[in-house]
Amino acid sequence: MSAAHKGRRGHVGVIGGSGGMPGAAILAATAAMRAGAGLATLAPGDPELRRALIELRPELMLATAEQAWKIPQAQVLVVGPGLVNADRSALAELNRDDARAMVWDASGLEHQDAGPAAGPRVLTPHPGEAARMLARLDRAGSWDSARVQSNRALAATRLAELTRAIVVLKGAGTIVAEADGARVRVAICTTGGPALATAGSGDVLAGAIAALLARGLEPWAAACAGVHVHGLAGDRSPQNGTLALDIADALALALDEASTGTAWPSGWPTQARY
Ligand SMILES: NC(=O)C1=CN([C@@H]2O[C@H](COP(=O)(O)OP(=O)(O)OC[C@H]3O[C@@H](n4cnc5c(N)ncnc54)[C@H](OP(=O)(O)O)[C@@H]3O)[C@@H](O)[C@H]2O)[C@@H](O)CC1
Ligand SMILES: Nc1ncnc2c1ncn2[C@@H]1O[C@H](COP(=O)(O)OP(=O)(O)O)[C@@H](O)[C@H]1O
Repeated sequence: MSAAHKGRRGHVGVIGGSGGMPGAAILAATAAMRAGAGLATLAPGDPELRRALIELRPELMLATAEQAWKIPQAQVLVVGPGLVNADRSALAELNRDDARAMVWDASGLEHQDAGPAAGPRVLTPHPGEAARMLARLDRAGSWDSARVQSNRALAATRLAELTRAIVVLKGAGTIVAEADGARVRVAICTTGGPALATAGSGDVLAGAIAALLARGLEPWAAACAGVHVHGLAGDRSPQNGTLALDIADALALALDEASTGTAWPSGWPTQARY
């Protein structure tokens, strides 16, 4: 009999969901639980929102205002979905000094500098965000989203070199890239399609990758597997009218499907589909 209990399935904290975009953080936290994290904590500042959130998703836990920029009880953080009015120095400190694994997404990416950071980082930019990061960090080239899209593998690898993070460049054929000294790895996702093109779908991906990190996958495997199951969840959903929350809900079965017959997580994911 499995000895799993919620405390052994990992705890994901989500920093974001402020200023009119609470949904982004709720989606990331829900996706983390659907991808198998045992616990998920959010830190919404607004008291009305805290009340509403508990009615909507009683599974989620709430951090106090003092814990908001750190969520110390979590093992892995998602930083950025729906994040506005960020505390810049708190985020810089988090990145520089905190050794926990983290997924940085959306507005959080504006606060990522050239690496290395204190611990494993997975960055999940869409092409617009990747172009903005490259324009800021790459002194050797001028970047815009057309250039990113015209050579996606190069853009992802360059961003990985600059930040020393694993970079997930989203969009059709999502690319995962790592550039660690002389070793460069690039993977291209073969799952996912237009069902994923819906508001908040990227927030769901960030939560899924964080859950796999919290469950003990290495960062590269967590990034590849998270992208794969997120795409699979989209493939198993209606191609029109799917909502981001539907994709989050579909993650649980997608994970079962992707891991069937293997000793998950140690024997999974295979790299066969990348
Ligand atoms: N319910 C909620 O609370 C939700 C909250 N959300 C939160 O909103 C915040 C802002 O995030 P955002 O992505 O909407 O705005 P932004 O970074 O300015 O990007 C737009 C620019 O990028 C480009 N671009 C994008 N995708 C591209 C692609 N595949 N391929 C190519 N280009 C692409 C696009 O270029 P265009 O195609 O228009 O030329 C455009 O210029 C963020 O914190 C997020 O978490 C959302 O998650 C939604 C649900
Ligand atoms: N046509 C498509 N084919 C495959 N994946 C897609 C497609 N359109 C969007 N996606 C995926 O949907 C997600 C959208 O994320 P993002 O652009 O951050 O949106 P949001 O900010 O609304 O969450 C990414 O994982 C992206 O790869």
